[in-house]
Amino acid sequence: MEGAKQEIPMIEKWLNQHRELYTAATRHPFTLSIRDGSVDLSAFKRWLGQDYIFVRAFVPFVASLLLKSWKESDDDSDIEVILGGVAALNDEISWFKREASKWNVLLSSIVPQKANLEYCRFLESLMSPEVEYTVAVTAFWAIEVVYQESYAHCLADGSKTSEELKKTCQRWGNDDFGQYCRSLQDIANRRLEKSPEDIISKAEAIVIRVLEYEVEFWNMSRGEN
Ligand SMILES: Cc1ncc(CN)c(N)n1
Repeated sequence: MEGAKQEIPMIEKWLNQHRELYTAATRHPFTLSIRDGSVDLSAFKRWLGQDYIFVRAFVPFVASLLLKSWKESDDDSDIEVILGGVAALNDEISWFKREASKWNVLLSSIVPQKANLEYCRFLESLMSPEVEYTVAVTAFWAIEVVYQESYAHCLADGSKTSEELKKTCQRWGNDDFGQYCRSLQDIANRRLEKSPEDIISKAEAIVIRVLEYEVEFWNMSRGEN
């Protein structure tokens, strides 16, 4: 339409403003080492065990998001997108158990490391009813997209990912998971567009925190903290 102002969606703006941090989370040396075939398998096993603990804590966060969506969303289809995330998590938990037994990782004896505990504590803070749906769904998008982008890159042109790790990368790097992340991004952008300044600032701060926690999580997997 002539003269109509085309606003850049909020998430795209943030991705430009925080490009360096986003790249640190989605092109981390840990996932880059999977992509170039040099990954240290003890680091991979550490990631596997720690991520299983994280994913278990992620389930109640997503449950709290479903509740917020049901109460606060202006669009019925949001809940279906989030429910798709619950289904993916259900598969993920079974996958972690199978994968752990394949790699001889004893899940029952994993002790959560500091970076993981802090990230799980942060997730718990987002479960509070005081955290608005817009803020929580934006956090959810950020958490999911880091894995999507990181693992899709391990499968993209020029990758030397070993056959035994390709399945792991496909779990988050597949096209359906990519589409699901775009749907979450659309929900977040739609909500942010209608939000007052204070909610927008809160959501931006949470996205930054998520990206920082994700970097710490990959660092921990490499045995760096
Ligand atoms: C730390 C972390 N971040 C994100 C995801 C993707 N659900 C995950 N499994 N673990």
